[in-house]
Amino acid sequence: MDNKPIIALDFPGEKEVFQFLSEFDEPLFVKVGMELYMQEGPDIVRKIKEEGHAIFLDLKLHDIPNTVKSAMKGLARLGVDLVNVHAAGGKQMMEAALEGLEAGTPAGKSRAALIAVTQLTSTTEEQMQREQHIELRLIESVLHYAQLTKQAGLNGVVCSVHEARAIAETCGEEFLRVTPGIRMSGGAAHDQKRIATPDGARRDGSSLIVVGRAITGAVDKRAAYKEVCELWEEK
Ligand SMILES: O=c1ccn([C@@H]2O[C@H](COP(=O)(O)O)[C@@H](O)[C@H]2O)c(=O)[nH]1
Repeated sequence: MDNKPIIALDFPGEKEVFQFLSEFDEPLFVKVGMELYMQEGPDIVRKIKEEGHAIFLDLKLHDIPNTVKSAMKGLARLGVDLVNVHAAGGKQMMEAALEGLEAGTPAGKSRAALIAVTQLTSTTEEQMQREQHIELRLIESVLHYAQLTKQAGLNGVVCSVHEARAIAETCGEEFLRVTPGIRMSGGAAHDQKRIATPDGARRDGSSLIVVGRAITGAVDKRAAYKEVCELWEEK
């Protein structure tokens, strides 16, 4: 899989998306999340794909196994590169998601990689313990979900950079660590709690980084993307 930074297209609609994409003249790896998908539906995925961009469809499915299996079967037909569920839905749900994805992938096409969200990057350890009643350290909860995800046969997890190295050591280097919560040094965290810079992500074991507002909110979006790429790819 392409390891370009994944740009989160958190825009209200198609017009804003294509205005943003028109500033770039190369194929990108982009993320379509709930905000955009809820407004524009599956057509937005097809249109972005037609322009040659790789797509992470970030809908974070979380429901009973049968429902997630059916939904994943439908999403598989969109031909995206990466999709996800919430690991909190359980092993059986994740296995069902994988079955649906495999069943829905058209013959001759490769199936999307499937990953599971561990603990959202907007969650702190204190919040997790108090609100989810999980009496563990946050790293233990994330590692538990990563192991469960691996047992279910998925390709990796969404986690923060802070847990990426430990997951690679526990689940293997091939098991994807996709990390949102990326900020430039000194940049506003907004609602994110477990953040890191692109170069920090590279050093600390991320497989892929997801960057939204640090690029989409910049005055010069192309320059912001280039800077993220340079920090992420620096050897
Ligand atoms: O744990 C998670 C899972 C998903 N996200 C998504 O990533 C982007 C991050 O956007 P920024 O503007 O760079 O904060 C956003 O679309 C989230 O839905 C996440 O942040 N954390």
